[in-house]
Amino acid sequence: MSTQPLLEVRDITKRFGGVTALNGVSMTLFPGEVVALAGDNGAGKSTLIKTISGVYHADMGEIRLNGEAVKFATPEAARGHGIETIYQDLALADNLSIGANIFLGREPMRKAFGFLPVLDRAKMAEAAKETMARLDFHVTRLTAPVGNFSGGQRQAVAIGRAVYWNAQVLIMDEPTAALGVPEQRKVVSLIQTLKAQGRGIIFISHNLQDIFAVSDRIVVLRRGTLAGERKIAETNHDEIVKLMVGG
Ligand SMILES: Nc1ncnc2c1ncn2[C@@H]1O[C@H](COP(=O)(O)OP(=O)(O)OP(=O)(O)O)[C@@H](O)[C@H]1O
Repeated sequence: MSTQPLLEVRDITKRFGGVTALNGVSMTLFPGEVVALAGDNGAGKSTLIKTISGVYHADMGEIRLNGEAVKFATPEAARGHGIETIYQDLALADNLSIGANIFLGREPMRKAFGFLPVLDRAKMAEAAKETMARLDFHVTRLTAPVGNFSGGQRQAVAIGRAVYWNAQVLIMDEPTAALGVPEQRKVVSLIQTLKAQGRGIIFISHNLQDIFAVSDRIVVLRRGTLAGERKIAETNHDEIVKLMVGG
């Protein structure tokens, strides 16, 4: 594994009025690494991922990407630097195809009759085919609206969009929640594919089984502070639960 972290979060503090949601939290993420974020409700997991991805701005602390200090004014700025976040709602347009979802808001155009700008549907379809193949994810109906897909397939489309736009850091909020067991396995396998491609993955999960199946490390937050950090190979469920609840 590389010695330079892809992402470094140093001493981040974030307050909302009188509430300190994060208090001096630090973590690192290496290329090809999967780090799980765990913690009870209100521990600060969402605030941390939103601070990394430009939704919130830290009151104190620093974020470094490939060794350089970065400050993202907006989620778009974070995306421009290869940090893509996939929230639980997946932000897909159900009535559109995979290709159209990949390009949502950034549609490719071509000129018909040499001058008339029209949607480049061929490029969108080709991108959909290539991207899903890169994820080793086979969908038979590339042109079907994604609203017809299963939960796991929809998750794959959201991941595909991030991959198409060259995400180096993928942040996923509960990617396996609300999925049946076979679908959870597919998502776990997708995460393994992303890892093998050298991307860094941070994911929030309440499911310790999934965390242990897919992560290299686990970062546990408790009431806005770092309760502990463990390599998955050197810990177990009991220890993680104790870190989560404290005492
Ligand atoms: N926009 C906000 N305004 C005020 N307080 C907030 C805001 N967002 C989060 N908080 C507070 O910050 C703390 C951390 O919340 P956060 O949502 O980050 O926790 P979490 O670990 O993601 O919890 P959950 O598992 O329930 O999603 C909580 O006390 C929460 O009430």
